[in-house]
Amino acid sequence: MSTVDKMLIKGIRSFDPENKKVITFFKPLTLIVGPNGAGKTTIIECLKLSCTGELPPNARSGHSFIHDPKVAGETETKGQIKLRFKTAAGKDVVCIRSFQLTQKASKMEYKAIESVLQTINPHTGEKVCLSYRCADMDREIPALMGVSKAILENVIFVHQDEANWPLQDPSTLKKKFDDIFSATRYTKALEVIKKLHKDQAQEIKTYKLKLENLQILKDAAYKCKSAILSALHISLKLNIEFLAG
Ligand SMILES: Nc1ncnc2c1ncn2[C@@H]1O[C@H](COP(=O)(O)OP(=O)(O)OP(=O)(O)O)[C@@H](O)[C@H]1O
Repeated sequence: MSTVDKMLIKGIRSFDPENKKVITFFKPLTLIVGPNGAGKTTIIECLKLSCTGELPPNARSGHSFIHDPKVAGETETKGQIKLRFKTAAGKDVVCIRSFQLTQKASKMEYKAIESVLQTINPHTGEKVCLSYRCADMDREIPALMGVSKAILENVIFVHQDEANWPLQDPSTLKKKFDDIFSATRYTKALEVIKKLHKDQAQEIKTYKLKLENLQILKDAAYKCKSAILSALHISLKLNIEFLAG
């Protein structure tokens, strides 16, 4: 089973960009308690973003997720989340995601600047860093954890603003359930099987028609053969009579 061991946060929401905060997760349970605005939701948001690459629903495309440069009295703030977890296979892996929020002349600019996976080479004990495109990393981490992205997003690290998704409209609900149970793959497989079945039924129909045609030709060939044989028979008989007579 995959477990989350530690998380470092800096420069995210109210977390200071200059002072890193490290949260250690205990087994089998960690309770997060604190007054309103202390950062409990931010911790869950960081866990979800680290594992799936998904920003929180209220993050305005990342702009309000990174510590506000105006609050820090700067023109630019850098945010970083480092998550140390054990993969389903028991390997220690660190996932690092870094971001930047810059105050431009008329607007803020949000950028995801780096995503790195760090593993430890079991033979040499050396750290191995693999730099990833965000999209690849978002696929790689759920695979290492042995949990689908849909379950991480909608069940394990579900955001408090989205916790009522089971009460949403039927089509959204169906899509969520399809994602969670990977039903889309089965639906696609069923579609492929149905198409194969249809194609093969069409092929059988064509072969049946060909068989009927061949049967007609075979009957005609037999008829020709017996006509030729009886003609030969008559001509042989006439020849014998002629020779005898
Ligand atoms: N972009 C930002 N820059 C600086 N601070 C921010 C930013 N976005 C949110 N905050 C602050 O971060 C805090 C958010 O905390 P969070 O929602 O994680 O707290 P919480 O412990 O979950 O609170 P609650 O118990 O009310 O749900 C708030 O104090 C908010 O003002």
